[in-house]
Amino acid sequence: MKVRVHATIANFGPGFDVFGVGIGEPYDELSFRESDEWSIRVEGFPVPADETNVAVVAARALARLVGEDVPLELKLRKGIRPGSGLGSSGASSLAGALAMARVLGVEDEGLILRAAMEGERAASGSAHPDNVVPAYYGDFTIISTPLHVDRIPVDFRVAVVLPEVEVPTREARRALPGKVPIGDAVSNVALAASLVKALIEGDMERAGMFLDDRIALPYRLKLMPWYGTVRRAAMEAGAWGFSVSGSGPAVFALGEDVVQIGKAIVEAFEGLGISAKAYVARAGVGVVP
Ligand SMILES: Nc1ncnc2c1ncn2[C@@H]1O[C@H](COP(=O)(O)OP(=O)(O)OP(=O)(O)O)[C@@H](O)[C@H]1O
Ligand SMILES: N[C@@H](CCO)C(=O)O
Repeated sequence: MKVRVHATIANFGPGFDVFGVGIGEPYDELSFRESDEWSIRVEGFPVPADETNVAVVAARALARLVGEDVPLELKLRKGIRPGSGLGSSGASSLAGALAMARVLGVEDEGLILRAAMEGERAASGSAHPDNVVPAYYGDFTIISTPLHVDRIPVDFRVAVVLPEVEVPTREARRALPGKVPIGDAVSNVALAASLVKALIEGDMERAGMFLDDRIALPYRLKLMPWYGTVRRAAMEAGAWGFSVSGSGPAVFALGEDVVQIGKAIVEAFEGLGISAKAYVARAGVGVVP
């Protein structure tokens, strides 16, 4: 048996730890079957092939939540680069939780998502839900605590560019301040509210106007010194809006011609001596059909 879990764009501009959306590529694939003992093999991008792999962590977490202990033999095709900002650890975590759910016949979405978030905690030190939840539903998701999910079905194309540099989520979270100025918090509320309205109306050009963020990104720019140059290139190529995906370094842009915008972003990275790969991804893709 096999599950496929796609990448996600978390934060989506002003929605730090709250907004996210599933995108069609890249993705992880996890093959699984019951066994006498735990094992995992990994192909593709290198991640630990042992019990610290977040797919194993999340699968075990689900078994524990329902009071079972069934070892699995797992094979992970790791298609989402770790440290990418594309929800790499979230995708593997959700895949592990889903594999165990299929084996044990668990259908409770809340339990599956809780187990997947344990994988996120193991990877980044924080059980943030804004990768695993959109990876599951695909939709644009709005998450409040304790876990409550609002979903906006979306279907749009987005330019996603992944540069050959790493920004570990753990480090990007350490860069955040304990408090933010009230004016910045107010700006983010306004941006987030207007973004949600534009998404509900399906007006992506307008959505692009509200992708700024005043509460997380400014503090992380020291980890992404190329940000201004790359953003300028995207906007000059006709982007309606641009931001960092999750904690970076992947970036994304909305626009009419996302192929051209993706090329312009790659060229801007290359101009700085950083190779990069562009994906033209479909937003709105998740595990749930
Ligand atoms: N199956 C796995 N997939 C990805 N990372 C894993 C996996 N198993 C363990 N890890 C570890 O988790 C860390 C990757 O976590 P990190 O949160 O930085 O990456 P990420 O998930 O790509 O980031 P983001 O959530 O911003 O997309 C690495 O140390 C990696 O070795
Ligand atoms: N919301 C998380 C996403 C990590 O991919 C963060 O920005 O740290």
